[in-house]
Amino acid sequence: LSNRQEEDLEEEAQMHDEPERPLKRLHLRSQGGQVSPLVNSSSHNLDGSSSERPKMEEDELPKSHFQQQPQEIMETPQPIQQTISPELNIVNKGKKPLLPRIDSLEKRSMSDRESHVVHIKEPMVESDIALLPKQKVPNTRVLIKPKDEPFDDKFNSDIPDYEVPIAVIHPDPCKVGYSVGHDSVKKQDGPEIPASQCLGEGNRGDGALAPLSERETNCTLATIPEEPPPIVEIASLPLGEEGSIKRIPTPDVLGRSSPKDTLDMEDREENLSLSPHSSNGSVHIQCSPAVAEHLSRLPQALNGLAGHIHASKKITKSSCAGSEPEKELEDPESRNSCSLVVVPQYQISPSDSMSIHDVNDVSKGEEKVRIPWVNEINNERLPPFKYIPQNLVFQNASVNLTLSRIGDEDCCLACLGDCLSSFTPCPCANETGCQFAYTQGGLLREKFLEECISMTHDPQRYQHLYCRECPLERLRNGDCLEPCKGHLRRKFIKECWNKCGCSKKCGNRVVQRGITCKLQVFCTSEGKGWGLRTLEELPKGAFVCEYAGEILTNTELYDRNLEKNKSGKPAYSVLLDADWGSGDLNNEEALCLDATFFGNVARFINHRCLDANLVEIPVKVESPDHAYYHLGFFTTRVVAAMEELTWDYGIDFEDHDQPVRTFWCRCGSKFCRNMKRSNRSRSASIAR
Ligand SMILES: C[S@@+](CC[C@H](N)C(=O)[O-])C[C@H]1O[C@@H](n2cnc3c(N)ncnc32)[C@H](O)[C@@H]1O
Repeated sequence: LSNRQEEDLEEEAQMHDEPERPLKRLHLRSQGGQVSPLVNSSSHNLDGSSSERPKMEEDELPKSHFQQQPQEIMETPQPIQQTISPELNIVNKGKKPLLPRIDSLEKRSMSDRESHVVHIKEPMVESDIALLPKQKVPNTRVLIKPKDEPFDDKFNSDIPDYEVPIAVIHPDPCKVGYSVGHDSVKKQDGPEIPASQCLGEGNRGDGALAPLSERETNCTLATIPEEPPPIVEIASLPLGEEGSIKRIPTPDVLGRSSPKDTLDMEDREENLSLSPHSSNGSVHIQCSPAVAEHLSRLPQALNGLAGHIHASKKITKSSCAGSEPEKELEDPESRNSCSLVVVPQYQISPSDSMSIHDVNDVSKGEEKVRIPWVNEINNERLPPFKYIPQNLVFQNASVNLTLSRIGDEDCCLACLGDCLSSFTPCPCANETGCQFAYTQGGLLREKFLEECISMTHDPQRYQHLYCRECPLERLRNGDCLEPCKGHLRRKFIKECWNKCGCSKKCGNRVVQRGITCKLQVFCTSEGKGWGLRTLEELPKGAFVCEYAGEILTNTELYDRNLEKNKSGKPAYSVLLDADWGSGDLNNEEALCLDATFFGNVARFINHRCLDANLVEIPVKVESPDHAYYHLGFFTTRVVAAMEELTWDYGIDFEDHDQPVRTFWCRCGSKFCRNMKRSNRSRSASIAR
């Protein structure tokens, strides 16, 4: 056996042994035998490692493959070899990127750049009162104006109604490990509803955090709102063991319950509920001592509430029925009564809060449409992260979004109404060859889409840009700077924006309007973890979502990944390197997106080798250059309702020169690049 074969066998064995791990490192496929990065918008890994992309046979090409010769320059320029004195800027600041918090004041000076972007300060682990981005932070601004105007064209105007998702199927409660999130209870005055409604981060029930001052108020007992929602959901409680915690209505609902309902409740051995509404910023937790004890035994990492529950003595049937709740609360220690315990909200750590996801809408109202999540496979719940619909600057990224930077050639001051319907395309179509990227139906123009798909299928055929001093190499190689491996020169979409004269309903504003199709986050059955699927049929060329996350410099991402690699944490990052080779970039200008802590629904899109049904396309919205851009996902073909949405990460499974190991691909594609490795390993074992 060759060394390589042995390596493969070893690796395969290891990967099979390992439990499912989140993305460690997404890699760009190689460009002309060169490197391939992370989930990369064009070509590179942070370590600049490289690999060969599998060549497809012509007759194997997926349907959507662009068969014509691309119009782009096909030559791949030779990297400029030069002696470079490396500018070292690798500073691992000992970050602990677990729980990001916002701190608007401690950001870098804004004097040199005016940015319409919220800045997020370094993640913090220590504080239980770390702030989350929904809080009002002085001097911070949102990147893009809220999408407040509905678009009324044929495709996009289909704003889904806010109904309970049809695909939420609750596992059989009799099965072992039945979780809190899948219970359901009878509403006093309504039909049965899923019990997985969520306790928002704040206790106001509208998803907004209470002001800090409110949250820091000392908790007082017995403040029960008049009309709390009857059912709430508790932070992640992966109760693998005797996990039979079930939820009950909040105390006041119990108070209104019929004796029969009450008895039903009492029949349950262990109950627990949270009341998300209170006037003093507290969370009311009701549980039996057994539950409380069980929770308190769980490690904090598993049980976000363990540290916050204080069980009092015993539950009596009458008090659980809410006969005299106020009286009971006056002195909970002094009687054998229901242990209604009040936990100030500030005692719920940000990680608890980030792990609470509304089963009906993972975006918590941040998107125009609700995005439900469902797990029909096991008891796992969504991992903790904070949903953001648009990118936010983490700290050092230089993102300059001032109006003054947008010249007349980059906007359409003279336009009115819908640019797409004007006879002569306005300057906003210049980026796409004087033809708009979108059709009047709100889809991508076929030819433009096919070119983008072809670029991701066969990047070697397209032009690459080479940095004189590649930001990736600067980080990766320190003193010994290697030549840039090249960055695929991407095709951009340019949308109309604030300086344009057209209407907000202009057809050249698609990505900035956000998600309009019906999506669902679900647990995949193939062992890929969570995934994203569409609940409705999508036409070819439809915009699905953009990849939203924290905008990091690639130095910041590199530092984070060092930490992650040590801790084995997943990485959800993409490089915005579509323009990296066109000039000399300093470290603040080499940007990436990281959706690990703050991200949108795109963080759930799984990888599929080659014939994925989504393609990522760089989109310029508010920035005239290509240094910062959005990454939009569009369908490569018609996608049926309930089909999983996938994207080719550009991972090179052959690349062993990576700081972190990639995952074992279960994409199921006949073009799977990982399968080839697997086949090779099998033949090696036969030879043995
Ligand atoms: C960006 S995340 C996608 C969402 C992820 N499945 C989750 O549960 O959060 C990337 C991670 O998903 C998993 N994944 C994505 N595509 C996969 C595939 N084709 N096969 C196996 N795992 C995959 C890997 O663990 C990868 O690290």
